[in-house]
Amino acid sequence: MSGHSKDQGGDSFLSKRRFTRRQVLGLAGTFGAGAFFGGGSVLASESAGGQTVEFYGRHQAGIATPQQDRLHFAAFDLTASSAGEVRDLMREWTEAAAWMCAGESVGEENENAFIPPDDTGEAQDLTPGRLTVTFGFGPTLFESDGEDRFGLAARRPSALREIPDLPGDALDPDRSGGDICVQACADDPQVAFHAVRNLARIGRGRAVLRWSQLGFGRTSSTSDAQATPRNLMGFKDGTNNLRAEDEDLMKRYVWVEDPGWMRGGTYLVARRIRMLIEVWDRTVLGEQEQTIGRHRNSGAPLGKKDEFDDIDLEARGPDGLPLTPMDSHVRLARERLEDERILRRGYSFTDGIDPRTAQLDAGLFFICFQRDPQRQFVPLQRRLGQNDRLNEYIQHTSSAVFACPPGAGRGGYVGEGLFA
Ligand SMILES: C=CC1=C(C)c2cc3[nH]c(cc4nc(cc5[nH]c(cc1n2)c(C)c5CCC(=O)O)C(CCC(=O)O)=C4C)c(C)c3C=C
Ligand SMILES: [Fe+2]
Repeated sequence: MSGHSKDQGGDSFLSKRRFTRRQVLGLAGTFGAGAFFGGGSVLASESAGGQTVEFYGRHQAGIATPQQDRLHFAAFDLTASSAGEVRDLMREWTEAAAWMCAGESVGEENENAFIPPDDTGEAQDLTPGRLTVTFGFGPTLFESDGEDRFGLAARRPSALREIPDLPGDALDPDRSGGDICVQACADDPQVAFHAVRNLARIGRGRAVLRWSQLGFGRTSSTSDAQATPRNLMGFKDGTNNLRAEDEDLMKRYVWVEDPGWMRGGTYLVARRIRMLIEVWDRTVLGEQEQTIGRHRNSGAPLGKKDEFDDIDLEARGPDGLPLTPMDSHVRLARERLEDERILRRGYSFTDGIDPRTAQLDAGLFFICFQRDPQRQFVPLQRRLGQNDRLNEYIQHTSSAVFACPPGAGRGGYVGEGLFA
């Protein structure tokens, strides 16, 4: 990453910077022509070198973008005292995020030995790593403990409601909720970390970190071009996910179409799901496959050969029992598929060991996007929480929901419709 010096003339968006990480590394790519507002698919907005994803556009990047390998997710609480301060913060965050996604440093290049540098520096010399930064607003931005903190309560979209208590929840409140979320995804963990760190620095005095989660190893495919990855249980995860290329399904299930400031946006639900890995590892393969409802090696439906073979939920084995057990994860997850489809975009995580048991504290940081969590995620997870055989091996330990506004156009900022 490179910066620009304070003594450089010119205030224009590009003239300030001398060079970029893309150029330093010989990866200079052109931004896709369709990247700007209204133009083409998100896939088309990747740079020719494949190292940058356009920040500006009709939708925020990091949702339909082919999923990167690493995640740094952060939830902030606001300490700002007025809507104006929050609006200014979103302006500054937007500009900084756009620069970082383009492989640029944040702020002015600093050659003054007596003040701290603007950019924290750890992404210097790294490629942009397809960084995307996605912002979301939590229900508490609009109302917290019955208080309309910023005069925004009347502007809360009806789909943005706290996720209710769900069966089997073992949530840690210190790792749940938040006024604003930042989802930073990149192929390099240090690039994703750098993004969150610099936004936190810019937000000082107005926003404090409430909780954060690192993730590695994507657990979904969000594009036809991507192979299906495996989660920490060893199973292919994301086979029947929504794909960005399927614009009709994305319209139907992901992007908000109603008029208002959320048009072109979506809703993010995050759940930290701990896997009881030691128990799973002692479970025989047949039981693991009956639990998920697919074969482990191929990812195929039970009784089938290929990962993408159709699932026949009516099929029965020689014993007369359903081939895909009634309490298997996949059967329950697709019971009301027509109404409840979601775009899954999760990551594996490990946070060391649980000191009480010396067992691995690892699992799936589940992230999904949808038009309405109350109609999609909530009924789906309620059913899974009640009946899923997988519940013997997992525990939901944190929960959060955020309204992700549409993308910003150049010169604008994320969430400007809310503050207009
Ligand atoms: C509320 C939604 C879901 C949660 C939470 C969830 C957790 C979870 N899932 C796996 C592993 C797999 N899930 C698979 C499919 C699948 N899962 C959900 C939803 C939730 N999963 C859906 C909607 C689907 C698709 C169902 C379908 O249409 O067939 C699969 C199979 C492969 C695939 O299609 O992705 C696996 C494997 C784990 C381990 C987990 C919690 C830790
Ligand atoms: Fe699942």
